[in-house]
Amino acid sequence: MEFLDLPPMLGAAGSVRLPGSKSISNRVLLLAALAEGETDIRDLLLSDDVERMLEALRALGVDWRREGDSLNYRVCGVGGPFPVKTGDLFLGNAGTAFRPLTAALALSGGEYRLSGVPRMHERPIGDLVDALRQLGADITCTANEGYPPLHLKPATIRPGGVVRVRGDVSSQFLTALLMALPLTGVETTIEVVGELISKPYIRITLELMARFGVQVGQQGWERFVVPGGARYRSPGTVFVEGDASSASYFLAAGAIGGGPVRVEGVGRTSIQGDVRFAEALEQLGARITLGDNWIEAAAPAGGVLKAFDLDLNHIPDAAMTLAVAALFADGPCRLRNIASWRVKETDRIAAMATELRKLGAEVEEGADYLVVQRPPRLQPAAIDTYDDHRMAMCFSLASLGGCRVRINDPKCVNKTFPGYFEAFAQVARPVPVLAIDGPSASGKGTVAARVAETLGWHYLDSGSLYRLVALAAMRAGVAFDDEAGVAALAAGLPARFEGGRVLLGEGADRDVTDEIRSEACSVGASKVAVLPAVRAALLDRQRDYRAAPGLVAEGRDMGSVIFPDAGLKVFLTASAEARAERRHKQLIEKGLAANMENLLKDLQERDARDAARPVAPLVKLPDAALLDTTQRDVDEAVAFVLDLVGRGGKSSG
Ligand SMILES: Nc1ncnc2c1ncn2[C@@H]1O[C@H](COP(=O)(O)OP(=O)(O)O)[C@@H](O)[C@H]1O
Ligand SMILES: Nc1ccn([C@H]2C[C@H](O)[C@@H](COP(=O)(O)OP(=O)(O)O)O2)c(=O)n1
Repeated sequence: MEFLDLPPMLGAAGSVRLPGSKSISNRVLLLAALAEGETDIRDLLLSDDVERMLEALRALGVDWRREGDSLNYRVCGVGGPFPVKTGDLFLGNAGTAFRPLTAALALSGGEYRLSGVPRMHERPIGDLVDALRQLGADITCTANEGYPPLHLKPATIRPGGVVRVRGDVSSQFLTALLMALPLTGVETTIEVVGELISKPYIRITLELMARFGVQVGQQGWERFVVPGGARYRSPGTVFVEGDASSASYFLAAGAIGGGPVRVEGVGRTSIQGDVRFAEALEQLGARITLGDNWIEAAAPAGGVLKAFDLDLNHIPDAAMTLAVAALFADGPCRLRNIASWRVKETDRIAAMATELRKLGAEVEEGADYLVVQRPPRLQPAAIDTYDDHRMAMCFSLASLGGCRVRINDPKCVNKTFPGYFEAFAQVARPVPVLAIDGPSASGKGTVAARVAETLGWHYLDSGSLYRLVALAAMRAGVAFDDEAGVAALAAGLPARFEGGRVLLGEGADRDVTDEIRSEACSVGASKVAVLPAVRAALLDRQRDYRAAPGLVAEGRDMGSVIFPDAGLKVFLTASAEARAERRHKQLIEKGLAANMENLLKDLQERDARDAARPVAPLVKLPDAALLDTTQRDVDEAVAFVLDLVGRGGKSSG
């Protein structure tokens, strides 16, 4: 499966231009298609769900075109029911296309088949089908009663009177009826049965219908009257607001990661209910500022979000973001009245609970609620996304908790926000890594340790891990070429770094600080390092060294394999003779036996093995700054690297 690894983040700040709202895009497309006249739609969302709607409209005889590569579309309305009277429409997992098209087609007097991805066939539509049948529509659920796929046949529609529709499973059923009923030309009253959920989405529907010339009468949230003789008329140009649900991830990033983070495209004047996510964040202590067309969020003055207990029925989609924000709150957080999560792209209550637990949270899951209690420290996790765009986007925020997060199947964001991870990278600041790679005795350890101390960053001497594995193998009597045996040792390596000492195991011989520097360990390290299973076993252990405020990591593959996204990379080298001389001096000073001739030979053999091995060979990367220390002393080398850090990784020449 494809995945995306997000590094631990230091914080988030900056600004993001939001893609168009999915809810508005698909509603406006349908209204423009049914209307008289041409509609210019600006800033339409480009995503899978909108593609499904555009394809369906074209198949139904609606002429539309895109202006070049822009986000501007012109739709030629058909001024009534769809002209094409037969069709077989595939609508993916797009609820905002499936439900309204079902209603509009049921009243269009043709024969249509509507289907989607397997998950779409598990999402209920029975309440809408029941309502349309009251009007005389002939609809068959071809697999399971109450679920897609659907087969619609021509039928005598008996409009007028009262149609009853349930409002407590999905508000999209009411939206679909409201948008389709003007096709009948007869005044019809809709009565909502059960407590209407997600009311703000109905407000979007009514607002957009009004822009297209149809004013719906409203008595509370129980009765809606679609007037007789109503016809949709193009308002000319419609601007699609930025997606307020998509805004939630960035606003939460600002609230968790310091901020401020600004989203552009929604604001005070938005018609989308999810802008009220900002109010929810404010209740968590975040500092929110609103403009007409932007919203900004920053962390609470005290830095930490407050625990919450909120009814989130009015913002079901954005509420998912709060479930992940709960990982950053100062106590247990309760999300209430979210039963509709169970019939979305996936069972979002179950999915959220499962994935939050992977990060170490304690989660209580109810029929319509979640309680989330953060762990003392988030633990790195691979997050499954269940083909649900919002799962992927929400969990990117966990990387602000200082731990690595792997997002499986990241492309599921294409449903509503194809550029999500690029936008996230625009505001989230990874914990910086300075990767220093180079051959033996080039000075990596000396330079890296000094630079780390000066910067106050963490330090990873990756070579010592391979040396420890070699020593553990020798002690356990495992041959250096026994890949599985050595890898098993590497996976459970009982090594610790304490107060400048290197410890292996618990025995009397546990202090191995000097022993791992012996030539036997040097040669052994270079031999076990060629084994792919050994390298794989040490991968996560090395990545876990990346922590705020930064990491200096030295070895052979720091820049190429372990931290390929490091913003600072150095290739440190010196002539083989200079390096052999340094190593000789080093060993003698430590009171260890050394022979210059053997050292040079060993070093050249090791250079060759490290550079020629098929996995993670030592190479000078194109984006690494070259530092040859044959003619430079340690101070000069350290100064060179610090200067590079000061320039943000750009070599001066
Ligand atoms: N630029 C340099 N000039 C002279 N000696 C150096 C230089 N860099 C490192 N040394 C010395 O060389 C020896 C090997 O350096 P070390 O940092 O252990 O290399 P590596 O980690 O690349 O194997 C140490 O004794 C160190 O003090
Ligand atoms: N990131 C790394 C670090 C070290 N190794 C291997 C290659 C080296 O021969 C051994 C020992 O590395 P170390 O950096 O301690 O060796 P030197 O001090 O440079 O001689 O481990 C590696 O394959 N990948």
